[in-house]
Amino acid sequence: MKIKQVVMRQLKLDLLYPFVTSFGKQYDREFILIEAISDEGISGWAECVAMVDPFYNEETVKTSWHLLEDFLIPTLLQNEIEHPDEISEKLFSHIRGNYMAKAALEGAIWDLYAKKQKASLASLLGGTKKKIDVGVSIGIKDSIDSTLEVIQARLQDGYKRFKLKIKPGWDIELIDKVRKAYPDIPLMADANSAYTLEEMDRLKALDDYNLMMIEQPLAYNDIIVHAELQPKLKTPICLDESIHSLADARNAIKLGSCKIINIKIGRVGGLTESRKIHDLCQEHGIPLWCGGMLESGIGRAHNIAITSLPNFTLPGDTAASSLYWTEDIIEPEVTVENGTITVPDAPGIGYEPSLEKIAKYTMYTKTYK
Ligand SMILES: O=C(O)CCC(=O)c1ccccc1C(=O)O
Ligand SMILES: [Mg+2]
Repeated sequence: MKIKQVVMRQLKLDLLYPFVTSFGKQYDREFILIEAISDEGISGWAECVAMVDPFYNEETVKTSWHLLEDFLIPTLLQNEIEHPDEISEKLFSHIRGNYMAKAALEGAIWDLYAKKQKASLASLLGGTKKKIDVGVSIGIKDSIDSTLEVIQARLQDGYKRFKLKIKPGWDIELIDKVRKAYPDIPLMADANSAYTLEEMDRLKALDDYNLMMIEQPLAYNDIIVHAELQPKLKTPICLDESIHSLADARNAIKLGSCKIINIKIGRVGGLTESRKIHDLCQEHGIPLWCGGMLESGIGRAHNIAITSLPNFTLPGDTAASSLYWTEDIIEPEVTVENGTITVPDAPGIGYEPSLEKIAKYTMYTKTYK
């Protein structure tokens, strides 16, 4: 497979509602869209999930652009590959870190490869599910009452799992009131590393509410502290920020740092690495779900494809396009019915990027040959 050219576009989409986490408030989503074009003129698409600020992880839109422009795209253009697995295993293996930048280019090649094979991306990755279960991630709100209103609306939409962002002070009372209002809903909390072991009392208090899991309570870069915490809680710990690779997943499982893992394709360097983590977790009885990074439809489509693998047994964060954007940049948009998304079987990502809508939200474009 020979790549003739790569187009990088920087887009900005306004969020319908600001998204607040323990690390900040976000009003819009700036991101890099990658289009890789083969010598026969087929386009593969993916998006880079790095944010403008280095608050979720260390990568940013600008660091990703730099890595893509100066290292990753030139390496890809100079080498011919037979299969997308070679990208992480050979082409990019000498470049450290920068997983979101690597995953973006690899993802575009996976879509292109699948389109060439006239197969869906989901099927080529080993996906078996025709429909995937989805949940929602609910940011920090001004009041508990407004959180309850959002839960009620999403419950009516059919979502299958409710994730609330928490931080010290926006935690025990919130979970208590939500549990009293909804004793049986599948409920979980995501701390985005807002706690330390000093706050054990708060974490212990959350242990009494039958949460499905608590996501990344402690430091983003410390699986040892999570291994200390997990045996002290009944609630399963799910790691997000701490897992960047197959090796990280293996270490976390060995140490007992978590009982569940959230896979984000960008955070682990791509679809090939995601599939390897999937297989390892399946062998060890560690359930998975697919996390979200406020993606446009293109990233959302990649998430749907990986979620079709059998060990993604828990509902993920890939909600409908209409919860994020006034209009999405793919056709059709991602829709949720009875809490499920139907995995498309059209070639590649299975949704058509709308060139017209993409142009409308593009701030900057550059082509590499
Ligand atoms: O709806 C989504 O895309 C997931 C939202 C979400 O929880 C999130 C959004 C941005 C950065 C980190 C996270 C997270 O899962 O920790
Ligand atoms: Mg998270």
